[in-house]
Amino acid sequence: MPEGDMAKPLLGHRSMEGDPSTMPAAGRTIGVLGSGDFARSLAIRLVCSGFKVVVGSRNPKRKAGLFPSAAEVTFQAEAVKKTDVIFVAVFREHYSTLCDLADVLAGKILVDVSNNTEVNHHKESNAEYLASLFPACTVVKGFNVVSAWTLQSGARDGNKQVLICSNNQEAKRTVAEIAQVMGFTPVDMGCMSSACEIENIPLRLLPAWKIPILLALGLFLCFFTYNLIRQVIHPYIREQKNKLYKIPIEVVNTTLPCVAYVMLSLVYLPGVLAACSQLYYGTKYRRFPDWLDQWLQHRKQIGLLSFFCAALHAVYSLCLPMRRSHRYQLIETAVKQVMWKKMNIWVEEEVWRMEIYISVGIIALGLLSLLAITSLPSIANSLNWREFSFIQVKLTFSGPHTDHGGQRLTCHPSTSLLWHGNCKLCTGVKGKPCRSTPLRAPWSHGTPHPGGDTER
Ligand SMILES: NC(=O)C1=CN([C@@H]2O[C@H](COP(=O)(O)OP(=O)(O)OC[C@H]3O[C@@H](n4cnc5c(N)ncnc54)[C@H](OP(=O)(O)O)[C@@H]3O)[C@@H](O)[C@H]2O)C=CC1
Ligand SMILES: [Fe+3]
Repeated sequence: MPEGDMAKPLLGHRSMEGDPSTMPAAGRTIGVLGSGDFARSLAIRLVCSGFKVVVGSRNPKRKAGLFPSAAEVTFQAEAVKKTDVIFVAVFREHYSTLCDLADVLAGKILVDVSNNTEVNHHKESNAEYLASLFPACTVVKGFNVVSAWTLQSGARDGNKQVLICSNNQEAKRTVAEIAQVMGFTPVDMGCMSSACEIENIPLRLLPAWKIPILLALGLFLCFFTYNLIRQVIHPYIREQKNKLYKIPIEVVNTTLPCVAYVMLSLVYLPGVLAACSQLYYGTKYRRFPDWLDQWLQHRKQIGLLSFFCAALHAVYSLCLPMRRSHRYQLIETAVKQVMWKKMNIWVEEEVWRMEIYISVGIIALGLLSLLAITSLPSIANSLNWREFSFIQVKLTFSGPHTDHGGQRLTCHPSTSLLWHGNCKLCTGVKGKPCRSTPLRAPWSHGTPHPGGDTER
């Protein structure tokens, strides 16, 4: 999406805390076509927000009992006549059945709330399809990213953002005002061509995490196989010893830190590569190759997965003495000691090695936790840039800090984890975005820009 079309709050900085009744949208009559789950939740929310609601159903008598008494439930044509803004809470497949209403709908605003079952299911978006069926109406896409549940329980739970797009600015503003009175944050997604993108959002599953998770699983599999061969298969082949019992805990436990180390190094490596590339080309104004850019943008997820593996390793390690096999081994050692008539098996060097080994492990996990916690947007936002850089860079790794200006630069590529929300290191100004790639809306590729203000 061109930068000009970038998502932006629709109603500027107007406070949402104010009395809804003082807002121009409140008090007006809103129509809802359909009487399903979404229509019901929408009607409840609209009534609670001070709107008059008229529901259009094919069978109003049967459906009236499902709606709050303040909402009027009537036939579709009747409902449409009473209002200028109509939410079409009907599936795309049934849009054509509304064509009989074309005359009464003419000149009105239709809000398309529909979703699809697959990404890019149809050639044109549902909203564009609705607009083609009703050329005399103004269609606005919106509210599809909030579930019926979120609507009913209010904007306190779930996502507060409502993404809106339309070719008509005035209609978009009207719907945005309604969303705001309902307690949501309307976000302008530009013109109708963005509808397809908005419709795909609810269907995406952790897009920013896909590559890091696959990477972690791949590494886990490799190290697990290696450790399995070393700890189970090799002793069996060499000494015919059955060590299968080691698989669920010991093999997994030795695998986890290997994955954590490699993942952690993969957080730092792209920064070093980016710095090398800048040195090699002698300019900071050259765009990084796509693979490196993608890698840089996934550092936060890779870092958090590394922390997850390290935390699991700590838990597994704490549970090692709980195992029955461990108790048997202890008793076996004690018996052997008695049989050998050995009073003291204390080996000073071994003792020290283990004490230091565990202590360093605990400190490493502590530092990693600190990095992970400060990378969370809510915590990162509470730190000033100096505190943030102290924790994220000085405590871990100090690399060259690249300068930047324009869109071609990666912010401080080599300064480590930078699992940051807003790029404080670059500008020193909290919340001011720096850009490594043209700033895209968070949903455009699923990965918030590492230094952008689009982080969610
Ligand atoms: N449920 C959710 O959480 C969300 C739903 N949506 C969207 O909202 C829309 C409605 O979803 P939802 O309420 O869950 O669906 P439901 O199946 O619960 O309701 C659909 C409604 O469409 C009406 N309708 C109108 N014409 C027809 C027809 N020809 N055949 C069948 N039904 C018709 C029916 O009302 P009547 O019989 O009174 O005419 C029916 O109650 C969909 O487009 C969906 O993608 C979007 C976000 C979340
Ligand atoms: Fe360890």
